[in-house]
Amino acid sequence: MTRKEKTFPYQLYLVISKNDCKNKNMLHVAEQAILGGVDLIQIREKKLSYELFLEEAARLLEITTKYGVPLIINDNINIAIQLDTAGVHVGNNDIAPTQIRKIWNEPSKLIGYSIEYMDQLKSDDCIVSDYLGISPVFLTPTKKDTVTEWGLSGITKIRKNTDLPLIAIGNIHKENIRSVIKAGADCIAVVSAICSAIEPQKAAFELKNEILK
Ligand SMILES: Cc1ncc(COP(=O)(O)OP(=O)(O)O)c(N)n1
Ligand SMILES: Cc1nc(C(=O)O)sc1CCOP(=O)(O)O
Ligand SMILES: [Mg+2]
Repeated sequence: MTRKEKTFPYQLYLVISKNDCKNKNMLHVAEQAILGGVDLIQIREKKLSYELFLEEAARLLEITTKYGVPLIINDNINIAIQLDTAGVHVGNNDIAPTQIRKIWNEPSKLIGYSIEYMDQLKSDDCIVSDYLGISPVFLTPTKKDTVTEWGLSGITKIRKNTDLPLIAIGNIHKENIRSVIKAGADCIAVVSAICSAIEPQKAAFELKNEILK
């Protein structure tokens, strides 16, 4: 399967971890988010051991499978392979997309790749990826080790230089989501706007409605 044969019909992307859900149950938040309109989920656990990450991802996979929502694993290609998830998301400090294609020989699997520098757009890693994360659109307390705050003008600039689906991430919420879509993003990824919401289902529904306006 070539990238051209793959579609990317996802518009609202939840990136989730136990920690980001604070006192709420992560699996419940994920299920509520799906019911509210999230159509792609990434599990991102930066501090768990392999075994605990695997266990948590397996539980989440049961829920995402029930609803037909693809699950993406952050960083850890071995967990993605072991659980046969829909794909993996990596950045500049992780295993490169070209390497992933060599060890995970399943063309249908989705690879997401974070863009922190314009030069990356010319790389083979982009060629083998299925979507690009605009990393970040706005500075966010959820992830502080970022390089370039792209802003809305950055989205437009990246849009002009690639046909790949663009996922905007970083401090996106109900009030600014429309402007991010207008600037050229295909899909919006959020952590806090859903994980920190009192009612995650309602929050997801409102975000999705803004995207579809
Ligand atoms: C959709 C999406 N975009 C960007 C990122 C960031 O990935 P990365 O740069 O590898 O940073 P960490 O998430 O590993 O801290 C992402 N996870 N998802
Ligand atoms: C997981 C992640 N990656 C980012 C990047 O810039 O690559 S920003 C981020 C966290 C986004 O969280 P929130 O929606 O709470 O701002
Ligand atoms: Mg990473």
